[in-house]
Amino acid sequence: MKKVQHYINGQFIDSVSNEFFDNYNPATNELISKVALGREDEVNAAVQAAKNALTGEWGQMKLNDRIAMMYEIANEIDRRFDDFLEAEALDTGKPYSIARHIDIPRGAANFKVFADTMKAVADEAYQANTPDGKKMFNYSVRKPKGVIAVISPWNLPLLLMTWKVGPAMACGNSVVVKPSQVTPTTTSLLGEVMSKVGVPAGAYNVVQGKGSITGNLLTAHKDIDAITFTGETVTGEMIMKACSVGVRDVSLELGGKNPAIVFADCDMQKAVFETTRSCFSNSGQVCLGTERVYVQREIFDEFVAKLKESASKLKLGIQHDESSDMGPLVSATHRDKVLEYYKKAEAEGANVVLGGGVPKMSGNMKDGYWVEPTIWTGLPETATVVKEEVFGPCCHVSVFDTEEEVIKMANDTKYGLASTIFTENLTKAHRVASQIDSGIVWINSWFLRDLRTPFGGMKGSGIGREGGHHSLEFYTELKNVCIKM
Ligand SMILES: NC(=O)C1=CN([C@@H]2O[C@H](COP(=O)(O)OP(=O)(O)OC[C@H]3O[C@@H](n4cnc5c(N)ncnc54)[C@H](O)[C@@H]3O)[C@@H](O)[C@H]2O)C=CC1
Ligand SMILES: O=C(O)/C=C/C=C(\O)C(=O)O
Repeated sequence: MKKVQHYINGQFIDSVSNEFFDNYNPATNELISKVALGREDEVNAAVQAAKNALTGEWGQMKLNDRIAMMYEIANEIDRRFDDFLEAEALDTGKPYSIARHIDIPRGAANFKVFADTMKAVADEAYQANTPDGKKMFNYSVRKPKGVIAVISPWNLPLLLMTWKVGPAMACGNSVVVKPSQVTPTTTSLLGEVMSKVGVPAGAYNVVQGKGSITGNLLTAHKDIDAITFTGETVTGEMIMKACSVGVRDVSLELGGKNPAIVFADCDMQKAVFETTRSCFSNSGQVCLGTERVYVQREIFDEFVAKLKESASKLKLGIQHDESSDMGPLVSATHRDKVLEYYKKAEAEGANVVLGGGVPKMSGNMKDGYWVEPTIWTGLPETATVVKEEVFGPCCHVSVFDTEEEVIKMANDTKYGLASTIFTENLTKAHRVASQIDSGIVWINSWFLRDLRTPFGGMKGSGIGREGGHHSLEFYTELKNVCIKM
């Protein structure tokens, strides 16, 4: 049986206790690997290695050499593309067609974009007069923050982990990563990449394990200088508490309950196409995905019928079948959680337009964690699936009449991550975008990403912005030096 190990101080190792846990293929429920379970020994070793790296070869590396190394990491991910593709698809259950276009290319891009950022970033400088008629000169310098703990989720494992590791390392920090226990493999593979391109030992460390054990130990470790996390809001709250000890910085990208607003003057085909993507891509397991769709009354019936038609065409299938559009959910636990929401929607009176249950799968897929793409209508705005993040392939479609009304509905949530607006009237699009409380507003599109832009959520969707030079605010300390001339 394949083993997934820790990567600590440049070495792949098992746990001191020799404990492992099981990792399953979500499409078939077959055991695919045994994963080392990290406890105090491994967390301490990884944090110590990361700390030592800051004063060793990694910490002393010249900026230009570090930037070159970031490109080398990206190039090596590209060279090992097929290994990453296979590992990511097997751990998550997602079709190759998705991982090939989104997860793996972004894994490489996340190193390149922050190498570019570091090349271009300028320091601030100010001259001013002093009260005694002389002059002062101020300049600011950035220093790496230290040892960064990266706690990453399972929905886009390589993409979201490197979105943190890329800028952290480009800024000169060392990292200790704890990937999700259900998607451990690509984080470990990245250790092979680091080794191959000669990243000094201790700069990149991985401790495999569960959130309640390994994650807790890591976030509580006194030598962790800052924590960056993507995942559920409740976990984010726990991590924020852990950060309060020692007053450590935290960056949180959390859940969403993202609205799509479809005006009667939209391009119907575009709106249906993008809403199908935003609701069902990655089986709805994207924090930026749409779960609430608001459609103007004049086109409500037509839109719902077209969305149903489009979603019915999605082909559920095994990872390596190039015609598969949608995979299973990531775990049996998550499948059960989503199916509970499906039941609750019906119990609260939803009209099930499409799906609502478990699809019939054949062959070895019969035991996988499959759920149907699901569309509901007819629920009040207070219904559970309209309020809570389901994180599955589903949406509720509500009707609205006026712009004012839909803005209120869209903002009536504890979250504020992403939203989409469909209208051919750009004045209206800008007007509405300015009133929606979310970190990203897409107009006539979804999941279009320029990695230099600020990325993050409002309200319960997170704290801080990452992306391009915004990431430097989190991954570096800014120091001002003042000289009297
Ligand atoms: N990007 C997002 O918005 C995501 C949302 N979710 C939502 O969260 C729900 C729960 O899924 P989980 O995998 O449990 O998500 P989670 O948010 O708890 O897990 C994300 C990461 O945090 C770690 N973690 C969990 N508890 C921790 C703790 N106390 N201290 C430190 N690290 C900890 C996990 O091991 C994993 O690496 C899902 O059903 C889904 O609704 C899950 C993953 C991503
Ligand atoms: O960085 C991106 O482009 C995507 C981010 C997606 C998430 O944070 C998520 O789904 O959790």
